[in-house]
Parts: sequence; structure tokens; C-alpha cells
Amino acid sequence: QRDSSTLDSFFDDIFSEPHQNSRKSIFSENSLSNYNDVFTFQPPTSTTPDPRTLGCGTPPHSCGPNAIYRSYDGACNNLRNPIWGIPNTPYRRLLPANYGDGISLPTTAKGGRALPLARSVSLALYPDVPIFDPIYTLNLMQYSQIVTHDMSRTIGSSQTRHYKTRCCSPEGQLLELAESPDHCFPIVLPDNDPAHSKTKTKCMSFDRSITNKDRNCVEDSTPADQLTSVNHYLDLSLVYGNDAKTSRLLRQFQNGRLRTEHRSGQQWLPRATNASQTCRLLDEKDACYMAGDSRVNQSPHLALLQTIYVREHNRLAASLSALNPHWPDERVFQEARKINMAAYQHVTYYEWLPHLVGRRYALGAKLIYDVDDHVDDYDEKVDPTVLNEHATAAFRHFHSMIVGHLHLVSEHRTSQGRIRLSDVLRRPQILEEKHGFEALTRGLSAQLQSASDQYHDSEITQYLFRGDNETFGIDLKAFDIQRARDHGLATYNDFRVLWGLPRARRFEDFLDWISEENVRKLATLYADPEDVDLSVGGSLERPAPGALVGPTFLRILIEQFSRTRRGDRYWYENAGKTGFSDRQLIEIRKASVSRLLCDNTGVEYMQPRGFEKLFEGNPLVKCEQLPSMDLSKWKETKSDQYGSENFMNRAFNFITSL
Ligand code: HEM
Repeated sequence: QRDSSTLDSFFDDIFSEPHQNSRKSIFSENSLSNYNDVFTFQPPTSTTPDPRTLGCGTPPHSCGPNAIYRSYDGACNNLRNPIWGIPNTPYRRLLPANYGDGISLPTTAKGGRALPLARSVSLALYPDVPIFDPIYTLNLMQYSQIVTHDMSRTIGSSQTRHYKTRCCSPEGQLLELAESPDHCFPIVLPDNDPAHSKTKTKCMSFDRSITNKDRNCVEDSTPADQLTSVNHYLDLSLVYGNDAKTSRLLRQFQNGRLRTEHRSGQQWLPRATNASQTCRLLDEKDACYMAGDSRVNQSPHLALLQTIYVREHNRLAASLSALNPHWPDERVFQEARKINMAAYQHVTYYEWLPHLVGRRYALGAKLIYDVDDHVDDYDEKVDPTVLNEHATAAFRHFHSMIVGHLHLVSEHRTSQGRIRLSDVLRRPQILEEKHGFEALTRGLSAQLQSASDQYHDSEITQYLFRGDNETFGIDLKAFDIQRARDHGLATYNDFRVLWGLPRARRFEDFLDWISEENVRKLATLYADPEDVDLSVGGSLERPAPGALVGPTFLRILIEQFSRTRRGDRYWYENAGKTGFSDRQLIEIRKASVSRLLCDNTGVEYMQPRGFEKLFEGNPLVKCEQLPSMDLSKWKETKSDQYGSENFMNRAFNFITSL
């Protein structure tokens, strides 16, 4: 066990660059240069192809540097590297890939030693022991999934697809990514619009009648990477869509609104066109929704929060329209979208993230700031691309916070019943039944989440996506372990060294952060400490002080969330033409998860800090008593109208009249 002074010096060190010496001891000079690139943010030059174009040549974008609103796919956020962060691009890696064959096969063995089956690891180390979090409500878990779905999604739900062959058009655009001739593979087709990156991904067999030569295809001899199909920025793409075409399907094109359907006096998400494939319908009239992200129907709590963000957009749009009746639909839509995204970024970084990584580390790593004015820490050299180690190991650790039963809760915060999670996955109809929406919203804020530890609810390790006539389903933790092997993530030991912990030579060397009992289990499962998976070792570490994860995952989360804000030119705390006025920023900073839930449901009482349980210091109060954004700061004055703002309006009127 570490004594407290070593612990402090370790955490003082946590924000420094990764250890140079330890890096040298693990990697050859060759892989070292690859690795250095991640941290030195070398901008690509004409002789160094941008890795996001996968070697095809010129990025397919021309950007208007003066755009005041984000694109839907994230293109042109970074003006020097316009395709950074767009959908269908590879995750980045902090450490070089570690595949079974060095190139693309899942890691199944190390040095000839077989790795234990993912399911065996799950059964031995991640049992169902119902320990609830002492502080946090289910809101914290559910909000975490929202952040996940905004940031990443591995292409291929049941099988990871690697690209090994890339095919370029004569103009140098990426046409196809092929895993191998006999496999199904995702193909990426840029459309004809050079200003946008609308891309289609579909899976098809390799057509052997056309040779690689005809298609200008090249075999890729470097280790495979995986693609993520959504844009990498924190921009509510799960609400507005990941490309312009999807966003058009979701809009009403009236008063700046998103499309909704009205039933029982409430607004609901539009119905999915392929409902019978997307949802488990008991009746063909059952709810099954369409949103910016197709995972929306996965669980009722997820669909609930997605609905709340759409209602929030429409609430903002209604106020903005009333304040500025001369604004056309497009202006209202974009301003409401901008405020919605900004409030969401604020809640994510200032209210949610400190609970996960600890406020001290969040401040120390400059994920958040203790200031009242603008921050302006945008750095165009920072690549916001989601890290494979974040999405496939560290962030998935929070699957342990899932609770297997959803409570329906009254305004007095008494439970009126509970539903089994595996009964309602892909079945959001419950939201529209007997005040289900309000009862589940109160449940999110009253029910405790499962503690962030090694224990996982059997609803997700034995029964996930169980069919109606099936006793068992799949095991999410086993999936997570296997997925990380498919993605060839570096090992737990490599990450210990990267972050400055000593390389474990014997299993007992893990005792600095992992309990004796777990080290004993690791020694039974794995042949060598060198083999322990990142997704396993990282998840067994004792939490760092004030955080919900141990040091290895903490560093990965901090690295990711630092890139996500500093690499976003449209970050809400930035000043300038893409930002907010001083007066508006003060209003955005009043946003909270509790007020968001209050404003968009029939719930009347809520505790001020909605991620934390009810107690004396966090009592239920009337919704109106919670701070709320004063949108009058968005009312255009006469001088605005006759100044540059009016020019914008005329431009919008002109565009929308075409
Ligand atoms: C009821 C709640 C949830 C369910 C049923 C669920 C289920 C799933 C499933 C089925 C996958 C895909 C697994 C694979 O094919 O590899 C996944 C991926 C993931 N989940 Fe969850 N999840 C839930 C909540 C959460 C929460 C609370 C977090 C917290 C951060 C989270 C983080 C992630 C991440 C980071 C991924 C990988 C995303 C990517 O593909 O890049 N999930 N989840």
C-alpha cells in the first residue's frame, strides 16, 4: 500500500507529461515516434498525410472561417484540420496498438500465453453485489450515457471492423475501407458537396470483380484502428444529428423548433420510421423514437433524457421567438441550439465531471476554472478526437453505476413500483403510460445509483438484451473486455508505466492500487502480470481521493476531457464571434441538471444538486426556486437590429427564402 506522502507526490505529478524514461523502456524507437506524435500535436504538413484522411490526400473540406454556428458533423471546427472530430474517423490512441498478430487480430494471447476468456474474467471479478453509491443519484449514471452517446460509437455492434485496405478516389478522397477481401466492411462515401462531410456508412461485401488497382487501393501495413461513427465534439449531436441531412429530418422549420409529436398534452420525440426493427414493440402503436442518435430507444431513462433535451430546445426557441419576433426560423433554431449546447457543456464540465474525476483534479488539470468571465483556452493544435482507451476502457468503467431496477417515484419521493431493466430495454412505451415520464424523472433524481466499483448488476451481466422468451441475455462487462481486446488496447501494465506507476513484475506489485483479494484473483486468471487487460486492471484500482476511478483511468479521462474542451473552437466559455456576451455567459452558468428536468417535465419539486441525493443540505424545493437562465439577455435591441445583427438577419432571410 502507498503511504499518503507517496500518494500526494503521485497526484502532484498527475498533470505532468507522461514519463519519458518509462516510455523508452517499453517501446522501440519506431513506435516511440508514433507515440510522441500524440502528445506533441504535430500539425500535418503536405509531406505528412493527415491520419484522418487515412492517406488518401486532401481533406474534403473548404471552410468558411467566419461561421458563427457549429456544423452538424463537426467539420471546420478546427480550421487548420477541418476534418478533425467528424464522424466515421478513427479513434486516436495514447499508446501503440497491441494486437494478437501485431496488425489487426484481437489480442487472445501474450507471448504465447492464452488470455482468460472475457466471460470467465467477468464472472470471477465483476459479480452482482448490490452496493449503492452513498451520494450519487441515478441521474449521474444516466447523464454519463448521454455524454458517451454524444462523443463516440464504435462502428459494428457485434463485431469490430478493422480497416486494412483503403481505396481513394482520383481526387484523393477516401472511398472505402476494407478489412479483408472476405469480410463485410464499412464503406465511407463522401458526397458531392465539397463544403460538407456528409458520409454514408454501409456494410457490403468486397466486390472481387473490381481490382484494388482500379480503385486506387492500398494495403495498409500499420496496425488497424477502429472508426467511430458519430462526431467527437460535445455538441448534443445525439439531439441534433451528426450530419446536416439528419438534422433536417429532425427539424420542423417553423419558429426554430425541433419536430415533436403531441399526445396527452405533452411533446414526444417523432416516431422512428423503422420502429419494428429498432424497438421491441408489444403493440404496433407503441412508442419508438427517432432522434439524432439511433441508440435513443436503448433504455427508457435514456429516451427520457433525450426527450428532455428536445423539449428544452423548443422551450428556448419559444422564448427567443417571443423576444425577437423578427427573427426567421433559421436564426431562432441556431440560437436555441447554441444555448442548449452551451448549457449542456456547462452542466457536463462544472456539475457532472467533477463528481467523476474529483473537483481538485478537474481544477488542477484545467478542465474547469474558478472564474466569472470568459476562459478562452482554445488551442488549435489540440486534437479533440476521442481516444480509443477512453471509449473502450476508462469510460466504460461506469457501466458499474447501472442499477437493474427503475423506480417509479411520487412527488413525495415514495416509490410506487419498480421495473426490471431487461424488461424495458428497447421498449420506451413506459414513458407514455400513466405519468410514467414524471415518475421515472423523479426516480432518476431520488434513486441512488450503483457504486462505481467492480460490482455489476446482473441485469447487465446476465440478462442484457434478453429476448421476451429467453431466460438469459448477454454480459456487458464481458463485451467490454472483449471489445478492448478487439481494439488492441495496450495493457494495464503499459498504462501504469505511462502514467508513472512502476511496471509490475510480479502480481503482488499491483497491490499499490488493487486489493489483495483482487490481486489473488488476477493471479489465478492470468498467466503473467504483463497480460492483464487495461479494462480489467484499471477498473479494479482503488479510487483516487475525491474521484470515482483509480489513477490509471483518471489520467485517461482527464486527457480526454482536456482535449474535448481545449480542442473545441466553439466551446461556450470562449469569447469572440462564436461565443456569448458577458451578460449571456452569466445566464448560461446558471444552468443545472435539476432545472433542466424541472423545466421540461411536470415534476414540481427537485433538489438543487440533482446528481446528489436528498439530504438536509440538498432538500427538495419548488422548481421555481432553482436558478434559471434569463433569456431576455438575448433580446435584440434597436441598435443591434440596425447594426451587424440586422445584417445577419437579412442574410438568414435571404438564405431561407431561396
Ligand atoms: C442502462 C444503461 C446502459 C446500457 C444498457 C449500456 C449498454 C452499452 C452497450 C450495449 C454498449 C456497446 C458494447 C459493445 O458493443 O462494445 C455500450 C458501449 C458504451 N457504453 Fe454503455 N450502457 C449503459 C450505460 C452507460 C453508462 C452510464 C456509461 C458511462 C459513461 C456508458 C459508457 C459506454 C461507453 C463509453 C461505450 C463505448 C462507446 C463507443 O462505442 O465508443 N454506458 N454500452
